[in-house]
Amino acid sequence: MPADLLNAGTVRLTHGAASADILLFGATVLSAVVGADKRELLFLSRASALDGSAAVRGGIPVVFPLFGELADVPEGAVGRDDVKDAGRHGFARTQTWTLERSDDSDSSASVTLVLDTQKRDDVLKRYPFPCLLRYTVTLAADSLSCKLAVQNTGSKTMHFHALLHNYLNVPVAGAQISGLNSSFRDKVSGREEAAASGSAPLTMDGAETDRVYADRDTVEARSAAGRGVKLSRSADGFAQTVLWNPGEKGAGMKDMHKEGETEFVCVEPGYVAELKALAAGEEWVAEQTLSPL
Ligand SMILES: O=P(O)(O)OC[C@H]1O[C@@H](O)[C@H](O)[C@@H](O)[C@@H]1O
Repeated sequence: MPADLLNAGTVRLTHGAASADILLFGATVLSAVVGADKRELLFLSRASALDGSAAVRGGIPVVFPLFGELADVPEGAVGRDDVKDAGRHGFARTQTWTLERSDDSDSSASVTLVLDTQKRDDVLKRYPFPCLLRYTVTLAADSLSCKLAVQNTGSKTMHFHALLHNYLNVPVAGAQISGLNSSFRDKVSGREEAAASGSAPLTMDGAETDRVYADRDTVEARSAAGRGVKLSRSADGFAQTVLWNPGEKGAGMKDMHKEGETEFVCVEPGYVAELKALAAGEEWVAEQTLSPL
């Protein structure tokens, strides 16, 4: 079977030797093992709750309709009021999604999960804009793709951020990140930083890093040992890239196993520089593909 319901809460996709686990809670991809050498692309904290009591620390949480905190959105920004009660990183990562369908072909296996907020009174109280989120995860021999579609099923324009919070299985010390060459907003210092000259890879040093880049093309993250993960995009929706690692703050995170923060780099495609406006009846689509390097 290409898609098995392992228990009430987790779907396992398999395609040849490749496999991926997706938790219905948050539609969180927990694991993606691909390639001839069966490489795990994702980091998952061993201290993370997986029982629906909290967002998962690792894998690929889905961030929607607010990235970060309301305080990160400038006063007066268009659509700010729409997301005022959405909560940190929004509700999508803490709602249980519904399994809609699974598909199998010669080249891949996929599963589609949906979250229909019209059916969630608790969500509508926090974000009074009925919408249908459809998330398709496709596993191929050498890649994992995640496609997020947001359909405005209400009668007024809605505003949102959306982001896939990839915890890449790339040890942070000495990791080289290429493809992030634009200006960026540094959330640690609160400053806007100019683009670096040239296109040399950025080297991570393990210090806290939290940056929103304007880059929207392919990004590669390689460990000091040279292996890593490539992130590419095939639909237009994701217009920025976030680079995050908590550095020493990781030690204070209850859901992080000891020194877990040294084992990953988050490279997150998103639409987060402003709130996306989506008119009634319209759909917005974004897609990423992760593959081993
Ligand atoms: O701890 P959370 O809510 O999962 O957020 C983790 C991080 O997620 C990143 O995407 C943000 O840029 C950071 O600011 C944030 O700290």
